[in-house]
Amino acid sequence: MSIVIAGSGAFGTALAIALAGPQPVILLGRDAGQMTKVEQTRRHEARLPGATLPDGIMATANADCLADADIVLLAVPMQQLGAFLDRNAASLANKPCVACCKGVDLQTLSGPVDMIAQRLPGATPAILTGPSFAADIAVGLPTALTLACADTDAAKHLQEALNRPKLRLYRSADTTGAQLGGAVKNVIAIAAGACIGAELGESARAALVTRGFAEMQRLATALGAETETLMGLSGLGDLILTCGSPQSRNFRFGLSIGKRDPFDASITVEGAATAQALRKIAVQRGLDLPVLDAVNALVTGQTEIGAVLQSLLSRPLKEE
Ligand SMILES: NC(=O)c1ccc[n+]([C@@H]2O[C@H](COP(=O)([O-])OP(=O)(O)OC[C@H]3O[C@@H](n4cnc5c(N)ncnc54)[C@H](O)[C@@H]3O)[C@@H](O)[C@H]2O)c1
Ligand SMILES: O=P(O)(O)OC[C@H](O)CO
Repeated sequence: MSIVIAGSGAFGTALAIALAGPQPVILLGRDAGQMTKVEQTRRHEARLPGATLPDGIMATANADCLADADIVLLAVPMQQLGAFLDRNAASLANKPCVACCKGVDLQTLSGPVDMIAQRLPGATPAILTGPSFAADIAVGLPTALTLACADTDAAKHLQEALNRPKLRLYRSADTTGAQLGGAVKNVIAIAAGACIGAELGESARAALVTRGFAEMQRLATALGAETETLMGLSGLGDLILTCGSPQSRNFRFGLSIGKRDPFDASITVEGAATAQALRKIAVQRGLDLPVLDAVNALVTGQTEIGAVLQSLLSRPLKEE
């Protein structure tokens, strides 16, 4: 069984560390110099400082390895996924392709599973998602994730092939719910961070996250997701983790907005582009999503934190 993880960022590297052992794992990056260094030093200080790569991982920038893979995990950022799939379509054509990214593509308004299905009609699209910080996985802390795949037999096979003692996988057939939970929670985490950054308090954050969760359910069920999926690891579970921890980059990005501080643009913040994509979907579908809309307005610079707060608090009174 050959597993290739495409995308040698923090998450791809952490997954490689967790999965290597019973069989070798190939970690595929795009920078040949960096991958040679990772292969030789057994460390990836740029993306996952402090972690050591076990012997079972081979790091490479040679995408030829995709052709021989039995399972491909796609850990490139969401806005780069389409280009990666197009570039490697011939190698990926008939394989199980497991998205490990979270978001909605701004160009096509597709989530990662739908994007794999659209661009690789012969592949088996799946997603691995849920509450998981790369740094936790890399040091072997226990983590539970959702493995969603519409094909039941393929889902069982992937669950068995990717489950590990410290990486517990729960199976689901609801790829729509799994991909939307992971996408929306990042946007709500930006709102939660902004709330704390603007010193509005923990009570306000709890209210915002709860109302944001209602929006996640409204949006995702309108697009065909099952409510149970959103109540699970890929929805509520990841929302709790990301909105409550400064380890989250989306939360920290929100903090910087709330404090009116600059933020390092090189840091991956999936919720920023996804907020814009979700706004387009909401307009198309006529959905009322005030928290998600507010984050879109903030990240696109249409408004600032004080005005957002005023607008959220002055909405008409309604039933919960
Ligand atoms: N870091 C985490 O804790 C974590 C946990 C769960 C899920 N994720 C998800 O994993 C995905 C990747 O996040 P990350 O934390 O690894 O990001 P990262 O910023 O650490 O790394 C991103 C990696 O993608 C590579 N990349 C960028 N464009 C590429 C392209 N066109 N082709 C190939 N590679 C490309 C970069 O070189 C980099 O190695 C995101 O969708 C994120 O939401 C991250
Ligand atoms: O650092 P973030 O905000 O990208 O979150 C990482 C993971 O998605 C948490 O499950």
